[in-house]
Amino acid sequence: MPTAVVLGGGVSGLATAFYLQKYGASKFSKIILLEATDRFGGWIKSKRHPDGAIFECGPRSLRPVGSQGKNTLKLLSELQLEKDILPLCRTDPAAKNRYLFVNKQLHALPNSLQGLVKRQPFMSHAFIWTLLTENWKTKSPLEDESIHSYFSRRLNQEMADVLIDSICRGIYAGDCRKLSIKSCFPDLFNAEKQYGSLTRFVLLKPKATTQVDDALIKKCLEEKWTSYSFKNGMQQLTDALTETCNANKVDLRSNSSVKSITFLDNGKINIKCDNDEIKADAVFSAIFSKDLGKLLQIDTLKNNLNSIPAVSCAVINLEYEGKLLPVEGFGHLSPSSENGPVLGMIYDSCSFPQHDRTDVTPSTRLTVMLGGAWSDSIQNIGQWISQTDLMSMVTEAVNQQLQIACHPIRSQISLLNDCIPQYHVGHSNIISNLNTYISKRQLPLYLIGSSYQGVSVNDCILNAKLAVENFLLN
Ligand SMILES: Cc1cc2nc3c(=O)[nH]c(=O)nc-3n(C[C@H](O)[C@H](O)[C@H](O)COP(=O)(O)OP(=O)(O)OC[C@H]3O[C@@H](n4cnc5c(N)ncnc54)[C@H](O)[C@@H]3O)c2cc1C
Ligand SMILES: C=Cc1c2[nH]c(c1C)Cc1[nH]c(c(CCC(=O)O)c1C)Cc1[nH]c(c(C)c1CCC(=O)O)Cc1[nH]c(c(C)c1C=C)C2
Repeated sequence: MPTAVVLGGGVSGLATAFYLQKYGASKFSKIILLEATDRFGGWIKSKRHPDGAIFECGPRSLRPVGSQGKNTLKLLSELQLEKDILPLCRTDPAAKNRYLFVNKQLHALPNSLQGLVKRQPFMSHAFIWTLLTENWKTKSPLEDESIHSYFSRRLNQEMADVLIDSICRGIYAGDCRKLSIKSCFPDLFNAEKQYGSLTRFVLLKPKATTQVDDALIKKCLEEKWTSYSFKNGMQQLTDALTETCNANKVDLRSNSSVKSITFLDNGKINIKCDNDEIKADAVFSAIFSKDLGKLLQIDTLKNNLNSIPAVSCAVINLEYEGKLLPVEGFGHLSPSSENGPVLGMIYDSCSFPQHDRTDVTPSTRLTVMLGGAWSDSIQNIGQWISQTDLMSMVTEAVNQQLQIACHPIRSQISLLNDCIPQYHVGHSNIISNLNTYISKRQLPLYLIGSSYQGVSVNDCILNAKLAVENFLLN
């Protein structure tokens, strides 16, 4: 009676279970998903208040771009979520406008040719000048380098210090001086290797022919979506996956923390949980790499899994009485040179006003994100700073950065430990060591989740699908 076990009930684990029941049901008589906590969804968590307001504790939007983005749209069609999508289209202010908080001031990032030609007050040259000279920069022979080093070479150090530094904080909550260009932005790394410059890559790369075999992808292209959420927030996606898996007899077990995994000589795998022991034929691990490292006894796997770090963040949702945002846009980021604890702020009410409370006067929802590569552990924040002091620090930052001086009417603090894995320079070697060990010994172990090949929700879903396809091919 072949059994597949999925470790972890975040979006990666749920998507794996979904694809296993969809494509692999004939290979397994049992598909079990083990989740340590009492809920499914992992970092995806949307808190809905009785008055309709939604606070996102983790991710708040998805991008419909690239093969990953298209794959998620297909999944949404399969889950019949089309009608619940809240798209942001190219001309919406929240899609067009992003800001940097630099030198104690908010600055709009250029979003037009005019903006590229005009010199920004926080840069010594207009963006267009840097972009035009990029084509003549020499190509690097390095096998990998930091994102900061790559952009210092290809653009200039100032761009790397301010713009690229901020973007890396807004995706990885990470330090671009440590993050790997090869693993974090593989398309840009390959573009230089293949075309010699980013300019030539943009001008010469063959135009991707999008195969539009899905009505939702067609709609997204026609309406020019740039990102989207759902009527009930991001958790609607993981709730729909959970429901579909339940309806298709996947055995979803919450409060089931896995304690050890042993590969037996007969090809089976012994999985010990709190109060249970399971014999499995294949294991799909969708938990953080270090958490998997703790469960295994094989040193090569343990050492490589343990060498992928992650950073912690504090996410503070705030709601204010009235419409108070001084600008319209997605939000702003601060470069690490600002030296403050704030990574950035998201103007939730501007992106998704549908998530504002509905039954009373207008309000403004904001999210402040803190920590990342600049704090050892957010749990330590809980030790050295009280929640009251943390709130004072955050409301002070909102006052300084957005001139919102009044007190929030509602707030929520989420301390997310080890929530974003960091792909440091050399990450690709770790991945290759893990893959080589697993394939040489033909271990029935599949590594998915945000620790390996992409941290976005789209990456997590596509990697889950590829792992299931890979398993079915063998
Ligand atoms: C603040 C924040 C903002 C983000 N914003 C965006 C965004 O806007 N867009 C975007 O695309 N992405 C965003 N991301 C990234 C994205 O949310 C995550 O990378 C993704 O949700 C990770 O999903 P996962 O299933 O791989 O891991 P997780 O969500 O970490 O799920 C792993 C699960 O495994 C369980 N588990 C752990 N150990 C065990 C064990 N021993 N036994 C059983 N279960 C175990 C955990 O309890 C957890 O539920 C954001 C992330 C954060 C933290
Ligand atoms: C703690 C700070 C974080 C903020 N967002 C994330 C973290 C860790 C995580 C995150 N944000 C995005 C992605 C997905 C990337 C993808 O490939 O789809 C992830 C994992 C989207 C995103 N958000 C911002 C940017 C520049 C991006 C990249 C793609 C895009 O241009 O849409 C901006 C942004 N993120 C944060 C803030 C405060 C912010 C402000 C403008 C927080």
